[in-house]
Amino acid sequence: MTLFIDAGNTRIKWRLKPEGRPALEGVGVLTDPQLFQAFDAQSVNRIAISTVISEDARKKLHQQLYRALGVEPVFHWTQSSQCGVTCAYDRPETMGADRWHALIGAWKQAKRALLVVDAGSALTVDILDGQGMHRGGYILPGHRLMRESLESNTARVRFGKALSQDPSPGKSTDACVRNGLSWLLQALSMQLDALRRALGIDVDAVFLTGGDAPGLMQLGLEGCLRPQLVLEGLEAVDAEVTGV
Ligand SMILES: Nc1ncnc2c1ncn2[C@@H]1O[C@H](COP(=O)(O)OP(=O)(O)O)[C@@H](O)[C@H]1O
Ligand SMILES: CC(C)(COP(=O)(O)O)[C@@H](O)C(=O)NCCC(=O)O
Ligand SMILES: [K+]
Repeated sequence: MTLFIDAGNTRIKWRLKPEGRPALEGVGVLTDPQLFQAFDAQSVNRIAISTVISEDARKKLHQQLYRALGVEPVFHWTQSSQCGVTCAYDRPETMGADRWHALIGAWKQAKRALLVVDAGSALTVDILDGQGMHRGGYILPGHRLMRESLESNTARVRFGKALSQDPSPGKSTDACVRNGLSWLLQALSMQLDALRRALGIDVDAVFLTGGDAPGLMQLGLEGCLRPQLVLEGLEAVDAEVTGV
């Protein structure tokens, strides 16, 4: 069976699909030596990967998988056109494979104009029209990166980790930062809603994925939560390539 892997900047998401049995899924970090023990060495005969990690980290992942499972992994990258979706970039190979595979996962299901919001380490938004043409997107720092950049570039801005649901003006450093992020993310939700309406996209065609997606939904972002959207697209791409 095939092992599908989405290796992001923070976490690795994986899915195994045994024939006739429910899929096995998991989330981990690349530095965890236990990670690869979760995969059954006997039965994995193909490994398909979507990744945006550095070239060094990618080579290490390749080695670790080969050692653990004896299978050479196949890496899938952004193409100019694949599975009915056409990339807007002049240089498709420079667009993150996770964004591309998430778009394909969403297109496979919706087959109409849609938005993908991936709230991972970075937060990305991508637009597809009703013909599967990518109309471009946005890349923003994610919630954790915004907090970390404040913390590491200021001396006196110190605050707690918990996500605030309160967008009102703060009256302490902690509240100013935490409520400020909540205010900003609420504004993002409003922008996305305006974009969706302007493009005539209904809520069912807004696909939300990434570790911070549930938090964004609590702040008012509307859409369908699909935690494994990148893996769904990766599976479609791999099936097209192998002809299965
Ligand atoms: N248990 C968790 N471990 C790590 N990050 C988490 C966790 N729960 C939520 N997050 C949030 O999810 C983000 C990572 O989301 P993920 O989709 O896995 O990112 P990536 O694809 O970049 O690896 C983190 O930056 C953090 O804000
Ligand atoms: C924008 C991203 C960092 C998002 O990945 P993530 O943070 O979710 O792991 C990734 O898609 C990436 O490295 N993209 C390359 C640049 C681009 O897409 O144009
Ligand atoms: K991602």
